[in-house]
Amino acid sequence: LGEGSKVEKHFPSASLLIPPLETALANFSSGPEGGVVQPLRTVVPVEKYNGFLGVMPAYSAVDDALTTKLVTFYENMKDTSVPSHQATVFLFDPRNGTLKAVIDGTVITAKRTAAVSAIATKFLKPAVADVLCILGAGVQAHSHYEIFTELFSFKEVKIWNRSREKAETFAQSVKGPAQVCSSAQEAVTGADVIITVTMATTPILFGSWVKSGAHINAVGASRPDWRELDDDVMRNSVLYVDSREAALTESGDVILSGAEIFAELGEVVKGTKPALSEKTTVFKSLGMAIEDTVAAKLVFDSWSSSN
Ligand SMILES: NC(=O)C1=CN([C@@H]2O[C@H](COP(=O)(O)OP(=O)(O)OC[C@H]3O[C@@H](n4cnc5c(N)ncnc54)[C@H](OP(=O)(O)O)[C@@H]3O)[C@@H](O)[C@H]2O)C=CC1
Repeated sequence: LGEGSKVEKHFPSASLLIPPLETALANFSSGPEGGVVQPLRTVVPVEKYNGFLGVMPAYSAVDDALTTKLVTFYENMKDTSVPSHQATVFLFDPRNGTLKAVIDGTVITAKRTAAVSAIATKFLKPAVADVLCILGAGVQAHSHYEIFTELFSFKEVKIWNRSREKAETFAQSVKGPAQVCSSAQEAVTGADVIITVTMATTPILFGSWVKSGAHINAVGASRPDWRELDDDVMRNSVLYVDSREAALTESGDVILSGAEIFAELGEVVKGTKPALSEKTTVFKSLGMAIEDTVAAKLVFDSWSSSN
């Protein structure tokens, strides 16, 4: 399963992926009795080339699945054919430690991240959510567009990207609605759900633009000194995260704004913390190894049953 096209072929539909992902999020937020073992990822900066190598291991007792993902992300890939994020997932037999599969992790990373944002949105979006805004037009923008237009009924989708040309290519490539905006402010104005999926290191989303009661999925800015959201958004929204520990270690938006974390998404899924969907909400996603474990196992099971 070393090729993205094979993973694409065996990747589960949203209806097959979301229930086990929700279970994994809930189990992660249940502490040791949840049966999820997931240490904080190790990140090795490669300063000379503006790159990073991340190592993301996890075990899920419920899924009986053991994986580690190796992921690299490089900032300056804009004018090359090399994707900014490249990943491989290693799936082990948890009974004896034998390596069972090496799986392309790029498709898994793109799709599982979007699926988790969709879960957050299901709980946290306002009752009426007609307008979706996506800031960014890369790999994650595509995977988010795909699942969000499949699962929700947005009447309008507004896209902004740093380079307008790429936003236009994006709008032409998708099957549903997509309106390219000239500025991030124009795209955000009036949006009920906002997704930030950029490699920005300074804020691109400002609180003064955001409609009261909107829900924001903040997916980029995965380093402690990187930002996508300004202090105004962070401090005046109810803040949900995938992992408190990761958010307080890795997220510049959380650390530098000093915003208080209200809950982990898994606590909302379990019902131990409320989804305050009538308020303006932010889901700060950093991505968790357990999400890769769940997705990789489903891909492997589908591939095994067809071979
Ligand atoms: N939370 C999670 O689980 C995960 C998060 N991510 C994060 O999501 C983000 C997007 O990843 P991905 O789609 O794979 O990356 P891509 O390289 O495919 O796309 C990057 C996007 O960011 C834009 N961009 C780059 N630099 C800036 C900047 N300084 N200001 C504004 N926009 C900028 C690019 O615009 P342009 O076209 O002009 O270059 C492009 O739209 C990254 O931050 C990544 O780390 C990724 C995987 C998992």
